[in-house]
Amino acid sequence: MSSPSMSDIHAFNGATFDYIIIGGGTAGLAIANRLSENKDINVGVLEAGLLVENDPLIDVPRNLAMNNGDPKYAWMSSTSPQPGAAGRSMPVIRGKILGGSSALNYMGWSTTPGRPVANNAGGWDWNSLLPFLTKIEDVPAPERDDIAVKFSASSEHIGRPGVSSDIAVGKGGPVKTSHSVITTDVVPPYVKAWNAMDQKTNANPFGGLPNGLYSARLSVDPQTGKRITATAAYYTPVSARENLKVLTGAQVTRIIFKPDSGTGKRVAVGVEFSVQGGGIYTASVSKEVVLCAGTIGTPAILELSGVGDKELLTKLGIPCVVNVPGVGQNLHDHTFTHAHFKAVPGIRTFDDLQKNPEFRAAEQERYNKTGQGWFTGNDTILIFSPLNKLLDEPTLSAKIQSLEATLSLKKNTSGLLARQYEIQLEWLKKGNLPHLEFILFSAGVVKPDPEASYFMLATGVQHPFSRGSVHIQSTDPLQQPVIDPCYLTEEFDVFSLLTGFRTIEKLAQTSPLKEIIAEQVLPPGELGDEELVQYIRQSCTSGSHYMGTASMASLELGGVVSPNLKVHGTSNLRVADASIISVPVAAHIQATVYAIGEKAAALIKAENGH
Ligand SMILES: Cc1cc2nc3c(=O)[nH]c(=O)nc-3n(C[C@H](O)[C@H](O)[C@H](O)COP(=O)(O)OP(=O)(O)OC[C@H]3O[C@@H](n4cnc5c(N)ncnc54)[C@H](O)[C@@H]3O)c2cc1C
Repeated sequence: MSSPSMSDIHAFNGATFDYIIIGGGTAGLAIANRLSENKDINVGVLEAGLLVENDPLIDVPRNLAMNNGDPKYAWMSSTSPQPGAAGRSMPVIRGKILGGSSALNYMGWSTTPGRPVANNAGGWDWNSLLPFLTKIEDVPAPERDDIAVKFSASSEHIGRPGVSSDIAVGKGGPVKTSHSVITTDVVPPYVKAWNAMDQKTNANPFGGLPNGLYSARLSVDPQTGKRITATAAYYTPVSARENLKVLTGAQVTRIIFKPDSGTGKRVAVGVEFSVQGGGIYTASVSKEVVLCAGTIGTPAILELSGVGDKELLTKLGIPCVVNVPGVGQNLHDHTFTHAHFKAVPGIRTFDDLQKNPEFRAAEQERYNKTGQGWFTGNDTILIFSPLNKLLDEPTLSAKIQSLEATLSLKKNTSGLLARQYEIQLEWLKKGNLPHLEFILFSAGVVKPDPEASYFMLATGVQHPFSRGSVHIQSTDPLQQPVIDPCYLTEEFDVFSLLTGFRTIEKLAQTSPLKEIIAEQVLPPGELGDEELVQYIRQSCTSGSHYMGTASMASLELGGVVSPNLKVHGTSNLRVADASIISVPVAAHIQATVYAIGEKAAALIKAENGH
């Protein structure tokens, strides 16, 4: 046991906590930290994964993705076969480790664009989240190393009128962030080609509108060069607290409720958990249970506990404790397609770390000694664009009209979905929010020639119309739920990716980027629309930004939690993680999830008077 707060089964089993947090991930650890600031409050955290420390597959930024398919760090889950993605069953990457997905993600740090994370729910608009977004982060010198600004002829503050970059940037928060100072040879021509295609450099991307080109920060400590996980930011610094207990390797199997005769609501009184797949144990709670098991884990625990769609629960033989039909519905994610390029000789990309052993050895030594250099590097140039910047007006209007017709024909559209479609259609028509994101990966994913350097250009739908679900398939809590994101089942999402791909093709023909491209290796050659759609379906990937399965909206509309994060029909069970985000967010979502955690802790403290 590495610190006083690391608990063992004997200390946890049968104990009573003021608060039990299920899931020691991105949001869960932020909440555990804030609630245990008051030493009179006992907080217990149950995490299915283990504490992994001093591990290069987590700490070293350039090792990104190397831990994604390893059960030491990840739940080894996958989707059900996806008809919209050529029938493929696709990996679902999510952390099973203390720190959750913050220990597996690509470290990109971009904040919520200026709109609510839920259907205009009170208290969850951009202005309300901003104090929490800035509370989380530490930004040493926001613009000093901004490579987007450095390589652009000019930059503009495109954010909300009146919001300066200083207001939207935090100082002294637990998550240290930094700009990647390493630039591959692809970055300068890439930035310039986008500028030439009229995507302006946005010098204020954190000011509520990320449109244009900008350099995201990374959740990487600029001094040590190490990734900052939720564990590093929120747990390690307070691990000596006596009133904080963390049990790892403990998978929660059920929340235990009793009826509250006064309100008719259900009261959470404890949780059951299984340790390393072994026996079932229990812990009790006197104040609240906070469910932070992520977009896949949270609905599964709710259903196992009898909170969900009564019909589904009855079929599985689970007594329905509270009928909340929206549990597990409304799953959405950013879906990406990619084009792969071979660079002309002499262009240095991250492939050089693989193909040049001397360079690798020198950089490894530099990183080990100083925490600087190519092992801290990552691609951070992002472009967020509304569709009306990429398409002519008649084409877009005709597509939106046919989308509207399709959506209104849908017979089974629930209240929540109908409301979201209304909101998303409004965004499309107004054309001021980003619909597509473009990302550069300066390393080969497809590398036919081991001596050459490659790069990949990706585009992803930010406000998809496709919606899926996560539901348990049996009463066995250790069996993975059925994860069905229904990728690309709405034709408009396919059209969006097609538009993004055609934009990438234009970019690749634009100077100075075109001068560094030797050839497009995948898909090979020019494809007609039909063939390209086939390619997109066969090769699209998840953005690993799963959201929405415990959406914030009223029960009547099909939501799961209210704006104070309480699960409908319960008096002391809250959800605080990515699952509450009801409408897709056009951003990489870790900062938003941390902010949800911070805001949840503030709400809980305020309501309970501590
Ligand atoms: C590969 C990848 C790349 C990404 N890249 C980026 C990026 O570059 N930038 C960005 O902003 N975002 C990125 N994201 C997204 C972001 O990291 C996640 O959306 C965010 O971390 C989710 O936080 P969470 O608190 O909702 O869930 P998590 O952090 O996943 O936490 C959930 C925790 O609950 C635990 N748990 C689940 N079920 C149980 C149970 N029954 N009992 C006990 N514990 C349980 C899990 O083990 C986990 O630790 C990426 C995600 C992935 C997976």
